[in-house]
Amino acid sequence: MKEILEAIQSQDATSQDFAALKLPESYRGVTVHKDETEMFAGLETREKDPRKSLHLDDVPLPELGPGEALVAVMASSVNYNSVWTSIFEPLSTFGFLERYGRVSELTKRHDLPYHVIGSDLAGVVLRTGPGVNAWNPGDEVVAHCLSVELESSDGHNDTMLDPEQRIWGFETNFGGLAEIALVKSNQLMPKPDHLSWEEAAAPGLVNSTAYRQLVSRNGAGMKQGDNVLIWGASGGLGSYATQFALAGGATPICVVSSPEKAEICRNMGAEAVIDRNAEGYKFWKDERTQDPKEWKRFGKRIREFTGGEDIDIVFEHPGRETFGASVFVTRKGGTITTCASTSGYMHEYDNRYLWMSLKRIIGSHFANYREAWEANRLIAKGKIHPTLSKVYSLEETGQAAYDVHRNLHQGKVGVLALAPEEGLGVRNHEMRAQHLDAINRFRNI
Ligand SMILES: C/C=C/C(=O)SCCNC(=O)CCNC(=O)[C@H](O)C(C)(C)COP(=O)(O)OP(=O)(O)OC[C@H]1O[C@@H](n2cnc3c(N)ncnc32)[C@H](O)[C@@H]1OP(=O)(O)O
Ligand SMILES: NC(=O)C1=CN([C@@H]2O[C@H](COP(=O)(O)OP(=O)(O)OC[C@H]3O[C@@H](n4cnc5c(N)ncnc54)[C@H](OP(=O)(O)O)[C@@H]3O)[C@@H](O)[C@H]2O)C=CC1
Repeated sequence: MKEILEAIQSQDATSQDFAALKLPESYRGVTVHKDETEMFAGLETREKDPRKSLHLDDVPLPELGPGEALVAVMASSVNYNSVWTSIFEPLSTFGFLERYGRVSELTKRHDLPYHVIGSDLAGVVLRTGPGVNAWNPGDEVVAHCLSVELESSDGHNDTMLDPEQRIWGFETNFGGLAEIALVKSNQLMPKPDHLSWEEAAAPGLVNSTAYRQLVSRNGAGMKQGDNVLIWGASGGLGSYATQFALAGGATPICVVSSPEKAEICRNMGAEAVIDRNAEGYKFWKDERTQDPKEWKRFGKRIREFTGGEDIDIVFEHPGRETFGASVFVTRKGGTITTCASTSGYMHEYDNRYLWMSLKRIIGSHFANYREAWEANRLIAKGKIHPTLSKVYSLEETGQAAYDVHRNLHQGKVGVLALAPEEGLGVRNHEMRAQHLDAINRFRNI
């Protein structure tokens, strides 16, 4: 591993030098263990502690297959899917690995008693498998997390529709929270060269997801002038949705839960910011009963910002807690686009407001190959910026996931893997200087 890191840091090692590097037999990766999936049985979701279930283990290097690449991971980031994995909700991810293991001889490798997790990385290609021509050892890359087989025509127009669609590092093994990761070469994209390793690793999953959900025609197809209601606007997904709204000429109406988070949204350029805590919205009277009066109070508050207009697009992900309000505040013919249900997946809303006002609900999940590429391109061009707030070491990933689980974080939380310190990996200093304030907007808040 030392030689790999030296080659990466030397900056003059050639592709041949990288190809000649001896690969280690094992590497360190953040794992959950199959024999611990019941460790939190009987506990409330909130009480399940990722620090107890996430381990840093030495695991054997997987065999490299056709169309695949082994990547030295310099940095990764924590996503909420890693939180779900660590608390074994809504399902243990070992069921996903077992199912994937049944697909072919090659996929059997993934079905192990441990799961190396993580769905983002920035790093350097070490080896490529047969049939990989576009990428070479030594290439500096990021990886998106869409894993597909594409043997069925169902996914040939939109790769997210492949029946064998999986999220790498969540529904497959050998993820990015590790010193080395195994990916399909189609997941690889050029690392934005004005960013450090940890900055480059931060946007991937959430940026791509927000791009499809909000901008792409497969999602809400946002246009100039749209009023976009963004829940958790300073969080992982929301911090990118806010940037897409602003960059695309729409008006974000940002919802957050503290003055610090409101300030972050204003720093991004948003003018309409609602602190849901300060304004005390209680959409549920009790566990079973919603309060339409509160939906209306929320809608009135939105109208104050918009000069009386209602919402064209709701960027939904909190789920049960907010979905009734989201459907209500959407304008006639508007769209509620949802990719998650953090607060509960059994949603309840008043359907009269949906059908009578011809609203649409769109389900969205990650991004297809092309959308992920386009989202990364916007980062590389400095049109959209990473929202990295805090960086942890691989050993501290449990704490990093705990912070995200408890909503103690801002934007994205990074993790250094092989990178010995923050700030390394920047190749285009001139471009970086142009965007430095925006890149650092979320740091140390
Ligand atoms: C990029 C980052 C993303 C995120 O962070 S997303 C947030 C984290 N992710 C999640 O929380 C999602 C976790 N996943 C799940 O909860 C589950 O993954 C799903 C609920 C999505 C699916 O559950 P499952 O058990 O995998 O699938 P089934 O469809 O419930 O059950 C499969 C069986 O049901 C049969 N079936 C499916 N559709 C139909 C139908 N229309 N009519 C009749 N049967 C159907 C199948 O054939 C199969 O059957 P047979 O078990 O016998 O093989
Ligand atoms: N399907 C897909 O492809 C993807 C799905 N996801 C899912 O989306 C969800 C959010 O992910 P991510 O943005 O990274 O997570 P974060 O925790 O970084 O951000 C979510 C934000 O949502 C807000 N929020 C949380 N709970 C509630 C609630 N009950 N009511 C209102 N607002 C709430 C919080 O902001 P505040 O407190 O400031 O209001 C929080 O910061 C997760 O469930 C994740 O699994 C994520 C990426 C891809």
